[in-house]
Amino acid sequence: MNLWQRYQKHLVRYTDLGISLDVSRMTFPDDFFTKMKPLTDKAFAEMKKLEAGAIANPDEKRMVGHYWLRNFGLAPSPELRTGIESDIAQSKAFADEIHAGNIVAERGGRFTRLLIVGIGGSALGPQFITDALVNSWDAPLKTHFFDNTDPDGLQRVLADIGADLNRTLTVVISKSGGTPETRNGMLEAKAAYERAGLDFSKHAVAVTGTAANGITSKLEAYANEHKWLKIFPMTDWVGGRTSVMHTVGLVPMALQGVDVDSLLAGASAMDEKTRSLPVEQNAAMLLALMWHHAGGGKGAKDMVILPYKDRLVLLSKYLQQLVMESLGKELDLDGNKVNQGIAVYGNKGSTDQHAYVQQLRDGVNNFFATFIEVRKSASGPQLEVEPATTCGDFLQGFLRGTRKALYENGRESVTISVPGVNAYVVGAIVALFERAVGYYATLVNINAYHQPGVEAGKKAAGDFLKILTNVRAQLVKAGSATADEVASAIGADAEEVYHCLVHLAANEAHVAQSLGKTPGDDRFTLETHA
Ligand SMILES: O=P(O)(O)OC[C@H]1O[C@H](O)[C@H](O)[C@@H](O)[C@@H]1O
Repeated sequence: MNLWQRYQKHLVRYTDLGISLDVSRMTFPDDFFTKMKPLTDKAFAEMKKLEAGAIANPDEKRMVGHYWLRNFGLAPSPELRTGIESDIAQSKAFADEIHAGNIVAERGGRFTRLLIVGIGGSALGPQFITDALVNSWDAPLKTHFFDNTDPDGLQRVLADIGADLNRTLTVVISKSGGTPETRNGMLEAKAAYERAGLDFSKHAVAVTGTAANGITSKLEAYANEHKWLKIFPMTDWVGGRTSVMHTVGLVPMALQGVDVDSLLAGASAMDEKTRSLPVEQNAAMLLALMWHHAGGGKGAKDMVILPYKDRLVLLSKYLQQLVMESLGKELDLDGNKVNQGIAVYGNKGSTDQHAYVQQLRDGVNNFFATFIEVRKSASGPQLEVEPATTCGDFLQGFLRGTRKALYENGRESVTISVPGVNAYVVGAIVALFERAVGYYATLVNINAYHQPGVEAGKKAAGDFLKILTNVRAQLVKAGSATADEVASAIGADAEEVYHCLVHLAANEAHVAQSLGKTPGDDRFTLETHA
């Protein structure tokens, strides 16, 4: 079979959605689908149970309901259906009130800016949507993000907002309501409002797990106590990385004037296709199978996401969390140590052709590419940069050229084609990858819906902060010391103590570090010590 025939054989075309998936440049054998049939049957069956409300996240004993968010009729109880409907209606109604100037900033005047505080699943979705769908020049609110506890990063954002802080609505998003970075961002925002003589509560909205939904959230308690403008609920059956169509994404989208209904419709339409169509016509199952084929079901190859469209540059970051937090697991569902996962990275074409595509073409063959092709180059007339050739023609040429050049050198790729970048298409793309992740998890027998590994880093960070407090106290007591001296005085690991001392010297004006031959010889002195 020549490539043209292979292309036509393996192309999935959803003509009503305008979206297609081409897996012809993946070199899977002819009997691959037959061999995988027991597993794909199982994946369909597990997905059916999940969508019907089974406890699909076994160790956290939770249902997994993100598919219901765009088709609430599927939710397994009338209460859940009403809740989803009400979240959508309330997000839109609140945005309408803000846009109409019925809810105004403390000193009067319509809100003109939006500061979103969140991290991980509580930031990546809104960030991706904002970059893909919102044009700052015509959005009702200009959007900013606090997505870290980096004080320099926070200051840059605050400087950008500047004197407009008095017209800025801050939305703090955290499902657990206890994520330190988000708490810190909230406190920094609050302090900034106070420095400007403003009452933070009159500019603040929370999106968080609620007691009514069985989640104990410090953020909910705080927002209630301080009478914030509004609290939008999150449920326990939507995971952070699949929450972009929950209140996490709905509230920012509605505030930014994104067509929420269209985005949900796009996701629902993709769900319909990928829920019921047989393997050969099922884009989500095909993607999962291609991931399995590429990495031998062990994640041996990385997924390189290459959207040829600036607006989709954050897709790889968004998918990085969706795929890696879902699939990167130590144990399988039977408790065997499997260390699963697929590494995801990417940026955008054709920009990357001037950066890492050199390695993709010629270097270590440890990846497969996922091209995202946007058929309509731009709205409006385009300049001819060469006779009868536009920038858009160049972009398309680079995409097709790279796909070909990679294939000719034995590097596999899939290509997802969409008509343009709009809310409907973005909803469909998110839904496609969400279901592919769900199917793949069954193919490799893991729980895609928990994230036990994230806790280890959080705990170690907490330990560091405790040691830092002890180190500071010991230095005050001693006046001058080496890492070993402080470590033996407080009973801590010398290297950890050393990093604490270096941090203090870099950040606290009265702590000086004098360099010795080795870090162990460095001496730290409290300059104000008598
Ligand atoms: O929404 P939050 O509870 O603040 O959680 C924010 C993020 O942090 C955690 O560490 C999880 O690994 C993510 O899945 C989650 O999206």
